[in-house]
Amino acid sequence: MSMPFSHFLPVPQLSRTSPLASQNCIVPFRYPQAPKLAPSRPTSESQGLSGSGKPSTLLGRSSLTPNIGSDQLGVAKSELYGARRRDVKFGRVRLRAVVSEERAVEREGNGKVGGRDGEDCYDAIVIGSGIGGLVAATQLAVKGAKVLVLEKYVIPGGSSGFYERDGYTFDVGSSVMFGFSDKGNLNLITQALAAVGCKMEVIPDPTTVHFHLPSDLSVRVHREYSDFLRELTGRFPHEKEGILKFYGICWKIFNSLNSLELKSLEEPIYLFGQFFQKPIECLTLAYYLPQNAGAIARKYIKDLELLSFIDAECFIVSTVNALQTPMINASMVLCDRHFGGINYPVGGVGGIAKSLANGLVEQGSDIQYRANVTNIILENGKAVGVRLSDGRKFFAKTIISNATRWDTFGKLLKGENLPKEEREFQTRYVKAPSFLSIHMGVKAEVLPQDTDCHHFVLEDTWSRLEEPYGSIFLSIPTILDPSLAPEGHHILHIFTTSSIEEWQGLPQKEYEEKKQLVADEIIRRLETKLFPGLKSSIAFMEVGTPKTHRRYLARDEGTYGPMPRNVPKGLLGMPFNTTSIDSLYCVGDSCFPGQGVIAVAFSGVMCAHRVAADIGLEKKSPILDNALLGVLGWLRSLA
Ligand SMILES: NC(=O)c1ccc[n+]([C@@H]2O[C@H](COP(=O)([O-])OP(=O)(O)OC[C@H]3O[C@@H](n4cnc5c(N)ncnc54)[C@H](O)[C@@H]3O)[C@@H](O)[C@H]2O)c1
Ligand SMILES: CC(C)=CCC/C(C)=C/C=C/C(C)=C/C=C/C(C)=C/C=C/C=C(C)/C=C/C=C(C)/C=C/C=C(\C)CCC=C(C)C
Repeated sequence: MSMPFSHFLPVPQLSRTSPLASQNCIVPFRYPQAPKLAPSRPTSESQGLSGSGKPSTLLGRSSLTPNIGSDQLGVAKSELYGARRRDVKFGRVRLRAVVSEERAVEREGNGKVGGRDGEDCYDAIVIGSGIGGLVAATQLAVKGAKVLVLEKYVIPGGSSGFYERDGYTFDVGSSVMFGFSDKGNLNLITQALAAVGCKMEVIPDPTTVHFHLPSDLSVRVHREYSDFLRELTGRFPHEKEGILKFYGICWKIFNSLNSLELKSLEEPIYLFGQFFQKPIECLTLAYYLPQNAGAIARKYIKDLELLSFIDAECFIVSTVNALQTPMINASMVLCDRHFGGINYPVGGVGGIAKSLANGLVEQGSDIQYRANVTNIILENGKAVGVRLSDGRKFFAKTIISNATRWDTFGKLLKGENLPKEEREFQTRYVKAPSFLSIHMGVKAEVLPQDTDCHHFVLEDTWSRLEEPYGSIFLSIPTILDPSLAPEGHHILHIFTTSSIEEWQGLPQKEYEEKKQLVADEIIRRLETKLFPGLKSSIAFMEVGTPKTHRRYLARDEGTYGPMPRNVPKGLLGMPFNTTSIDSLYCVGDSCFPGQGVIAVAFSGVMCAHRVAADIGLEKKSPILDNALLGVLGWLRSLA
C-alpha cells in the first residue's frame, strides 16, 4: 500500500496527537545550570526583556524578510521596536524569524545589497541549517556574533529534520541520538541546546541497538555496559579477554575525550592549553588519532565472527567496516551509549533543530528558509558573501558552509580551481552511497511485546554487510514515544544503503515500480526475520530513494557522508573547518570528525571557536595560528 511519493514535504495538517504540536519541545526555556559550550554573554542584546519591559534581543539587529510562503504557513506578527517578529507556523509548531521592514534586504539592482555596508554586514553567514550549521551559528551568536543562517528548505535540521503525515511525525534520518545525556563533556547536543537556553525532555533508550546477524547471532547492546559485556562474552566466552581489552581501549580513549574542554583543534592557544592541563589525555588521543578500530581489535581478538560483529558495530556509525573506522570515532560511540546512554527527545529528533533555530533568533541572529545559496562570492580570493537563486546577495566577514565539501567546492564555488587541499581530500575520501528509506505506519499489534527500538538486520552472510541493500537499519521511535503516531499504531523507519546511479534516468512509472519492488523485498525480509504479518499491518508507507535525499537534503548524489577511499590513517586525513579560501569555513560531516549528529555538532563547536577567534571574539595569536595550521597541513599530508 505505497502512497504517492512526496517525501519530506512539510504539510500544514498536524494531528492533535502530534507531540511536535506541543509547545513543550519548541519553546526554549531557560536552562537552570551554566551551559558548558560557549555560554551566552549577558549583553544588553541577549538578556531577553530589557528594563523597559521590551524584548532587547531585537535591538540593533539586522533583520530579514522571511522567505517563507504564507500560502503554506500561518504567520503571526507583533510590532517590536519598529521590527516585526514573525512567528512562522508549521502546523502548530512555531519557528521564529525576525523581520524588519526598514532593513529589508534589497534586491540586486535596487540600490543597497543586504548586509554590505557597515551596520548590516554580518559576522558570519551560515549556508545550511543541518545540526552542524546550527551549532556553529548558535555558538557564534552566544559569543556575541551577528549571524545569518540561510536554509534552502522550509524548516531547519537537514538530515535531522522531521516531517508529518496522517498523524505520524517521522524523523527524516537517524533516531539514535548520542551526546544527549546530562553528564560529562561529550553530551554535545545537550550542551548546544543549553547554550541558547533550551532543554528538551528525553526518554532513555534501554537498548542502543538489537543486532540480528548471520548464524542467528543476536546481540542486544544494553544501556548498562556490564549487561552488554555479559551478553557478548556469553556468546564468545573464549574471547572474553580480547573483548575486555578492545572495549577497554575504547574506554581509555573515551575517558580522555570526556576529560577535555572541547573547542577548535585548529586554535593553538586552546590546543596548547589542553596539552598543558591534560598531557596524558592529549597524548593518548594523539596516539590513537591515526589508528583504526579494526586493526586494534585484531590485536586482541582472533574469532572471525566476533571481528565481523565489530565490523557491524562500526558500520552503523561510519558506513564502512572496522578496518576503515577511526578508533577515536569508534570509541566515542561504543562508550557514549553506555556512559550517557542513548536518549530520544520527546516529540522527535526534529525538535532539536527547531529549538536551536529558535534559540538562534532569541540571541538576536537570523535564519531564513527557502534561501537557496547558489554561489559563494569571492573578492580577491576572499569569501565575502553569497548569492541566492532569487538574485539576492548577502555579505559577511566570514562564510560557513554546512553543505558537503563536494557541494561547496563543486557547486557553490563552481568555476574556481579546486584548491590543492580539496583535491587531496577527494583523493582520500569518496562520497558514501546514499540510502533508500521507508517511513511506515503499522498497526501496533504486529510488534511482539518487548520489541526493541532500534534493530540492525543482516541475515545470511557477512559479505553483504557493506553491499547495497545488504544490511537493514530499523528504528521504531514510537516504542519510546508513542505520541509520534496515531493511537494503536507504530512508526517503522527502515533504511538501507543504495546508490543514486541505479535510480537515475528511469521514466516515472518505472521509478515508482522499482521503489515498490525494492520496498516489498525489504518488507519481506523483515517479515521473515522479525515481524510476521508485517505487510498486512501497514497503514501508511512512503519510500525515499537517493534521488529524494539529494533533492531534499541538498547533498551531492544524496550521499550519507564521506567515507575513506582506502584504509585511512584514522582521523589524520580529515580536514578541520578552515579552508584554503580566506574567510571560508566548512562545517558538517565532511569535516573532522565525520558522519554522525554528535560528530557534526562537534564540528560546529570547533568551527564557531575558530571563526570567533578570527573575527576577534576569542583570543588569537596570528604567529601561533600560522605555525599550527602549517603543522596540521603537514600531518594531513601524511594520511
Ligand atoms: N543522511 C541521513 O539520513 C542522516 C540522518 C540523521 C543524521 N544524519 C547525520 O547528520 C549528518 C549531516 O549533518 P550536517 O550538519 O553535516 O548536514 P545536513 O546535510 O544534515 O544539513 C545540511 C543543510 O544544509 C542545507 N543546504 C545545503 N546546501 C544548501 C544551499 N546551497 N543553500 C541553502 N541551504 C543548503 C540543506 O538543505 C540542509 O538542511 C550526517 O553525517 C549524518 O551522520 C544523517
Ligand atoms: C594533532 C592534533 C590536532 C591533536 C592532538 C591530540 C588531541 C588533543 C586530539 C583531540 C581530539 C578530539 C577532541 C577528538 C574528538 C572527537 C569526537 C568528538 C568524535 C566524535 C565522533 C562521533 C561519531 C563518529 C558519531 C557517529 C555516529 C553515527 C554516525 C550514528 C549513526 C547512527 C545510526 C546510523 C543509527 C543506527 C540505527 C539503527 C541501528 C536503527
